[in-house]
Amino acid sequence: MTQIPIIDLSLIHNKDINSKQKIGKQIYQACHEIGFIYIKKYNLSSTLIDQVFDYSKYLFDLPLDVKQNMAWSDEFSNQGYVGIERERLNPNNPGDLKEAFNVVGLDNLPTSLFISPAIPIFYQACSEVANIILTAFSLALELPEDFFTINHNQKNHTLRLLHYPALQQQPKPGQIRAGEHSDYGSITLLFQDDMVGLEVQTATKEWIAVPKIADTILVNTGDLMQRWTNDVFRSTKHRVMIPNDEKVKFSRYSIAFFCHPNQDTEIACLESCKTDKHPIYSPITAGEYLLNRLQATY
Ligand SMILES: O=C(O)CCC(=O)C(=O)O
Ligand SMILES: [Fe+2]
Repeated sequence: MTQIPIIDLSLIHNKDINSKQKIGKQIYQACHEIGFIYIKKYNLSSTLIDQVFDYSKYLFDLPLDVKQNMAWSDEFSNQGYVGIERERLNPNNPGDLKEAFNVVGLDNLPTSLFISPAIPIFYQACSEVANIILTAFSLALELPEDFFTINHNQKNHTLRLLHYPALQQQPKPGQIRAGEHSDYGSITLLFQDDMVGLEVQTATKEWIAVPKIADTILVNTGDLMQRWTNDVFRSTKHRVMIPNDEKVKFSRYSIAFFCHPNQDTEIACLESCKTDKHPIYSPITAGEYLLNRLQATY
């Protein structure tokens, strides 16, 4: 597979078993071969998505000292503002030309700042869409339908607003907007604007552009899902390049919703993924795994 497929999520609500099997098969093939899917017909209003993009613009436009007052402090809370060049998604390259704002859970939102009411509503809506996608993942892997949703019911997800500013100066050698990486969690939901730059590495190591497609969201499988499935599902490398045209003069915004299983969920090779080979990875709790990965990137 050299292209990212578009999958109709509404199939899952059909009562007939064939539709359900169809979506399971589509998910399996997409996750096995490319690890990225465009999802259409999900239940999330475009007005709400626009409100979050508007809020994101407001937030990143604030003076730097205001943003720094909400700075990300440690991997245990993983909350707050991450300045330009602070994070290296590819540790071999200079810092990423992006700034980000992390919201983890809904219980401890920063009080120092006006939080748009759209944020908790969007967080909740993304959790619900993620649950439907995770149900389709269960079907794909011949698990009980609620297997993944039960293991995500503590909502340890991270909502991340991202801003890639217009290029101000010549980048350092190897410096891009987001270094090549794979995501850490189970699945990620990604909302892009019209500014290009996102690229995904196919199984044959080719980088392909992943533009926004209207009325779809992009979903990718992360490292924990790869581990859980014994490499049956791929956690695919991706990156955000600096545009080589006029678009470099403009900001790019995106919104990522990183889904994480419950802290104490043990990630051990699933039964249906043991068929071809023995378990590759030793069991680990989702909480411990995430902490290890965050410690390595900051
Ligand atoms: O901004 C994007 O399109 C991708 C961001 C991303 O891959 C990440 O933050 O993990
Ligand atoms: Fe990513």
